[in-house]
Amino acid sequence: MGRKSKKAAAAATPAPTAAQDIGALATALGGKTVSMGPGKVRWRPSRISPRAAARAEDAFFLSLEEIDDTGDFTAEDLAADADADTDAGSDGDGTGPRARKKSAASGSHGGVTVGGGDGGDIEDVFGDIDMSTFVHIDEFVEPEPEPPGKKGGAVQPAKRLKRISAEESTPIPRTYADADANEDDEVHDPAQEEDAADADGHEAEAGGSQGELVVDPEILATKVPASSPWLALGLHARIAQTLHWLKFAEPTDIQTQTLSQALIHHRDVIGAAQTGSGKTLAFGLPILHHVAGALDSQKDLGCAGLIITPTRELAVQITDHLKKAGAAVTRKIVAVVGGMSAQKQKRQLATKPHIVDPELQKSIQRVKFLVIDEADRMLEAGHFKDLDEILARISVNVLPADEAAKIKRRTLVFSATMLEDDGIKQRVTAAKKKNKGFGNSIFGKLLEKVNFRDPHPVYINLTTKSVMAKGLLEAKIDCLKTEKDHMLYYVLCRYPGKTIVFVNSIDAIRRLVPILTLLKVQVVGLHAEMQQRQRLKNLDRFRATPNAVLVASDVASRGLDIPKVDHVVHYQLPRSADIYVHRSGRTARANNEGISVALCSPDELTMYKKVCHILGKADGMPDFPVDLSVLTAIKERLALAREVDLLQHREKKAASERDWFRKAAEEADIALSDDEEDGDEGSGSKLAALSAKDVQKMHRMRRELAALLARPLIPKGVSTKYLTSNTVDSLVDVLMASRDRIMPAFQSTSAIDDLRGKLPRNEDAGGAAADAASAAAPKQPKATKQQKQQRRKQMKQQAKDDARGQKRKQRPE
Ligand SMILES: Nc1ncnc2c1ncn2[C@@H]1O[C@H](COP(=O)(O)OP(=O)(O)OP(=O)(O)O)[C@@H](O)[C@H]1O
Repeated sequence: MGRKSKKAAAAATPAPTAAQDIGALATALGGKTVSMGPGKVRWRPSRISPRAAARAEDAFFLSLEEIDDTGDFTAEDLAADADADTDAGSDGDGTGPRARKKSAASGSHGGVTVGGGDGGDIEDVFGDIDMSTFVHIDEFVEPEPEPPGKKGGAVQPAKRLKRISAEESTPIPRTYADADANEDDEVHDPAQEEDAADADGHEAEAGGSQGELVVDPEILATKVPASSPWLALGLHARIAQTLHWLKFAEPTDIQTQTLSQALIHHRDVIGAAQTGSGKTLAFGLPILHHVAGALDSQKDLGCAGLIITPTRELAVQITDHLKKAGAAVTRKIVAVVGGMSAQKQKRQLATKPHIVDPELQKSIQRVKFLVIDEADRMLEAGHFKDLDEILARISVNVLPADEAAKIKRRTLVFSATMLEDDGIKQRVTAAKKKNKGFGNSIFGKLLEKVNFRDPHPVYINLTTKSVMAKGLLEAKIDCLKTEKDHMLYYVLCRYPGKTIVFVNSIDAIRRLVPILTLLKVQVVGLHAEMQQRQRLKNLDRFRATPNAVLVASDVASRGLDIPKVDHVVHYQLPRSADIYVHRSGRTARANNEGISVALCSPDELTMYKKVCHILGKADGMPDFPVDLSVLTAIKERLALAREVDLLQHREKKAASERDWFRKAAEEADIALSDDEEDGDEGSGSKLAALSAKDVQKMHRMRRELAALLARPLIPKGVSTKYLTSNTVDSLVDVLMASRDRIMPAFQSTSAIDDLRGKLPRNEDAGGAAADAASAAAPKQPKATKQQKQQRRKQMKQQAKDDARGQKRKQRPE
């Protein structure tokens, strides 16, 4: 049947039972009141159209987005709800079996009333409904913790249930847009329904043995050249087609080598390759290939692969990446991570996904592929304490021998930093020769723990020449500890671009983010103590905002693949060379260029030398060009921003402490004096608010800062005093035309160009490009002899102070 006639037929077909069922449920639930937690909520009928419901076949979408808090809750309400519910179960006006079942099962709960007075769960709400034909709830918006300063500290009832989408096992989405809508949004777009009808036409071609999977027509229309290197590696044709559709015309080196070992020779692989070199697909494609083959031959798959990653963000990212590459094979790839709804994850696991990316997930015993990503990190003492347990649980040794023999598990262990230091290569070779164990190093232990089935796992190491990505330029800025903020702000202003700033402590993130925000930098933070939801949200914001800055702890140093990160700044040097490699690897990914700048203070010199030594940088790193002439202006801004931040912080802290105090006093039935209530400064209370003088000061400084930020950063010696004078028309034009650029007095060269301009000519590494860039780069004003001497003196003094500080810390109290 042609596409048009199919559409016409679809339009003419009366809505199937699902639509009626929707009507039933909407009637049953619409306007119902349920108790959740200490309060009660009311939800509204579904706003879904019957047409959309018809399309959804045996699944349907019920939007519970808006749920009203209905205030107090009485026993009469309960009874009324129970009655109404029973009514809804009648077969009258379009009500169907689900509503009947719900009503019948509601029993003593009084219809949909669940959870009692102390904390219901959405699962309980739907516990009585036939879940097999119903929906699964994607996300239950948990109540935010009560903000300080709000009356009453008790946890409020959940007021919003966010999304409900089709059950995982129900029809595979018609299009990818549809798929995303299912996952991310409750709005059902008619345009998507049209797409859905289009995609229908291809279902038979694409579905294969899965029957249900509908592949994007664009993938199906993608031509794969007979000479495709993917096909030459024996990769399943549908995956090869998807990769060409993704514009991955050929595999990267690590992919070629891993696929040839894993697909052709069926070997276990230990792989090391530079950051951003495509390791995810190197270990992911063998799993997808296996899934595709099994589905073709209608084999029961179970859970095909388990990929263990050190961070939640990485698990989510790998899932997305493999979902894209496996779009023509399966969508049953799920991330199981901490900090998210355990219920949802349980439900997803119950759908028997083909691939799982857990952070800490247990009991997936019969996986065909086991992958340990960022393996060296996993091994770090005390970091991943559940790894042992997971490995023990999934070890085939715990299964009966005949079953264990059937599981021909492939094990793939990857990282960018399996540095030669570990002597892994020698150990694997030695083990090969003597058929011995892997020795006693940490790495050796991992290899033994992992229980490779292959007695001789293949070691692919593409980091022998350089562990750093090809397009990465590295540099350092020598500065005092107290100057790091200035240097950071200089880099951010002078070279706008997507930048990740790595710091060594969460406190540093908490300090830098508000200050940079006051300085109007588009900045977000990321660290392990943030709520998971906030972590993912901040990452999304960083991804979506041009020239955004992410200030992150090392939770972001490994694996994160954020396109177009221009710069990485090491605000502090990391504590080991491998972290330096991973941090720097967030830029210059997939053969792109990028720059990594380390801010290096005197107390970090030892670490700096160690990093250079391990990474074979005999000459150290080049100096990043900094024009010191703008430092005065930068210092002025930062000083103001810090003071404003300090006052703001004091004000906030005092307000939240006062609230806490007030609440505690209320609970203990203690009367507070007026002074204590108001937190008057004169009261001498620790909870004192800012004095009137301080408030005035804060406002004044905010205004000053705003005025400074409205002006461009001008190098010392360039005056803006006479900008309106006719005599400097051209300068005015330059400045005004580039009001958006913060440093108009500089040419807009990139950090890479400027650094290349400084680097000695290197014939092998794009010497001609460096020469050209050098010619184009602006001449940076040189520091005078006197300035240099003064700086050296300052740095020596700082080094002495730091050493003294260290000694003092080490002395026993
Ligand atoms: N064959 C390919 N052709 C083009 N781009 C590719 C190919 N394979 C992967 N990529 C892209 O390269 C980028 C980096 O891939 P990936 O995240 O797998 O790197 P990685 O080696 O795992 O890095 P890290 O060590 O930092 O974890 C991704 O954006 C991915 O889409």
